[in-house]
Amino acid sequence: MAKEIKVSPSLLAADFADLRGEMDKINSSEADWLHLDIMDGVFVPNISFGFPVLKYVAELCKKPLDVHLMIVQPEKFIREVRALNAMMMNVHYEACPHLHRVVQQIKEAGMKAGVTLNPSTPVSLLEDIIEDVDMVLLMSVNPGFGGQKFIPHTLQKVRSLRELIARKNAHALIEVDGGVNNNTAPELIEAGVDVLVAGSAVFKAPDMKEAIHQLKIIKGK
Ligand SMILES: O=C(CO)[C@H](O)[C@H](O)COP(=O)(O)O
Ligand SMILES: [Fe+2]
Repeated sequence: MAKEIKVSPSLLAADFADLRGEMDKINSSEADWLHLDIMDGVFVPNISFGFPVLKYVAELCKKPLDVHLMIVQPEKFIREVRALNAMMMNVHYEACPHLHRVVQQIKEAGMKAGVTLNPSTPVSLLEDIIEDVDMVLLMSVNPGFGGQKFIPHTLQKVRSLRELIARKNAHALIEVDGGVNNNTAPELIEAGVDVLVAGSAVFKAPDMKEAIHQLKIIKGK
């Protein structure tokens, strides 16, 4: 039997004037998680939303929260992310010189720990941390903005990561974020992805619940 692919819609593409309506749709959809992009204007050239907004989202959303921090020194905000009752906290490899310590701190706080790689950061750099992490988030666009074009080299990175996880007998999930839609998902699934993040393809679709359903039933190419 084909493995079940998880779908984590990215709030970045939502209608912020109607967050309650958007969350109602997410709650009654087949979405597995909700992906929250936090940006600081330093690590990435954009600012998204902060904790007061996320507190409201967390109250409305019934799905597990998959938080993606595109900020410098993400370890400073472990407590705030935990207060959202987040399931997963993803920090960027490029933002954490003491990554092992940050991963342990996230787990000690009671969350799953994810490590995110920018498109130009090689998977091989995870050799000595892969056994400690619950998920690797591969960016398939340069982080900072929704609605960008998928970078095809990501497929090779998914395959390399799948090999690394198998060789180390590790348990990490593979998540891909950026430009994911019905066209790019089949090859990602074939390459070995576990979780698809989709912003525009879900929130800008005429029927959000149907768009999520279509991503859930896509098979590998
Ligand atoms: O982390 C992100 C951007 O930095 C977003 O999660 C991502 O861009 C999703 O948007 P889309 O599916 O529209 O590409
Ligand atoms: Fe993201």
